[in-house]
Amino acid sequence: MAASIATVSMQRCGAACSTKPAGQVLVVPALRSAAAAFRASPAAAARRAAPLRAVVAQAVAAPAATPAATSAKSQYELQTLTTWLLDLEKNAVIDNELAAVISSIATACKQIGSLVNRAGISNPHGLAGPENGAGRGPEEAGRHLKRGLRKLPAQQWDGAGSGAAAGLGPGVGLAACGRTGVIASEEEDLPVAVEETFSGEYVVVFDPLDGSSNIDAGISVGSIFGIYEPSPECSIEDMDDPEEMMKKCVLNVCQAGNELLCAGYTLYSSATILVLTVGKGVYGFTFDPLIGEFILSHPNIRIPDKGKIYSFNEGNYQMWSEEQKKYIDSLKYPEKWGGKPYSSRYIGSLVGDFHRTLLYGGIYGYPGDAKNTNGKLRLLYECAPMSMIAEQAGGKGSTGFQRVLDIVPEAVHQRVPLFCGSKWEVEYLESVLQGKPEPK
Ligand SMILES: O=C(COP(=O)(O)O)[C@@H](O)[C@H](O)[C@H](O)COP(=O)(O)O
Repeated sequence: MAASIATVSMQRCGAACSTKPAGQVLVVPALRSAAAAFRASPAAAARRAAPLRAVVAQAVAAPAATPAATSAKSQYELQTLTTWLLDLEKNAVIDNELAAVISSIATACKQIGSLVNRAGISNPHGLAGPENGAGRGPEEAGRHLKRGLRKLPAQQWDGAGSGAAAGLGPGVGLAACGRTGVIASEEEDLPVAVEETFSGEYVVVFDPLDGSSNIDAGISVGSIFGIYEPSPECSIEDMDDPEEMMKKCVLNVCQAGNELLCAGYTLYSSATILVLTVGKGVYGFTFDPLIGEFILSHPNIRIPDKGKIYSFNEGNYQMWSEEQKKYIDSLKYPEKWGGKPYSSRYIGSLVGDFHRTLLYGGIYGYPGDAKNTNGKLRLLYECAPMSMIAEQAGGKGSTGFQRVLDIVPEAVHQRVPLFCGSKWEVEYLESVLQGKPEPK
């Protein structure tokens, strides 16, 4: 972390030191042409010089900023993810172990973002892959995340990101935090225990590349993650029996969302945006490729209480329950909503649909239907992290009948219906599904 702060400081100094005082650049050529004009016609030149004198006076009093000077100034006011995490540590909101895990995930997301941005160039078949719909995108993204969370022994290290060149010794990954005990990915059948850790045994769950079927069309995709403390009765240290160890890993992972220490996602879109919560509000950081840092761009995000956008896959309408159909139908009657019905927006990429809902308000939903009674989204990797973020921003995350964060998973890939977004909108949906009066 210290290294990245030093890098930013040097860039700031570089920009500021190479900038000439702006006034000279603007005013000197103008003075020259004024002097030439005075020589040709002193009276007319004096009249024309009046506004010029004002310009000169202004420039001397406060030199106008060149673009370089402006960016040097605004960089001093920026907060990076690194400094934000350091502030949280200083104020005892999180400890440095958790900060290290978050920082490693952020680094992996930078790598995934670059993979997504280059998808059409570096891989002619696209990240969705020629083999199957799921493709190699999620696999590669998952590899970056796992690499960031583990500390692999030298012989297992594949060289990428190795710290050997930086004098840290072989096998020490620059981005590898080594604070993780158990990792569970949406792309893998079972959670895995991490062979070696420096310290800390955090349990990290993630969906490495959600919405990956959209990649080849250049549509937004994202990574979603959650961080838990290990379950107290499930230590996996010094366990020789692999079967027993696997059971303990599963128990460590199957924790209710209300136990999450941190939840977040990274959206890979027109910008790469990391949104996260450690239980004290929701913060968004936009990746600045010029300095390679996530910059705090959305402090303390609050989801509007109401919003006129719904985001559902209405192609499933015929398979929905009567109550679910009634709810969606009700959004389309202009007279019920003051003359204008709700707008429908659906990307089919949870992170993009959720991010829009978080910023603009409204509701995102993936209900159960006749074919998939619990919907399509996974509790651990999608519904719980998104619900924590929604709640921390003042919204809600519900199955329609239950708070998502209260559900203790019974299986690592359990699915639940998800409705999340603005508080009033989720409560209105619950009222229709449960046959109760509308919220106030
Ligand atoms: O699961 C998702 C995408 O799946 P994918 O990674 O593309 O296989 C979510 O991001 C979507 O929001 C949603 O589940 C899409 O489901 P459909 O609308 O395609 O059924």
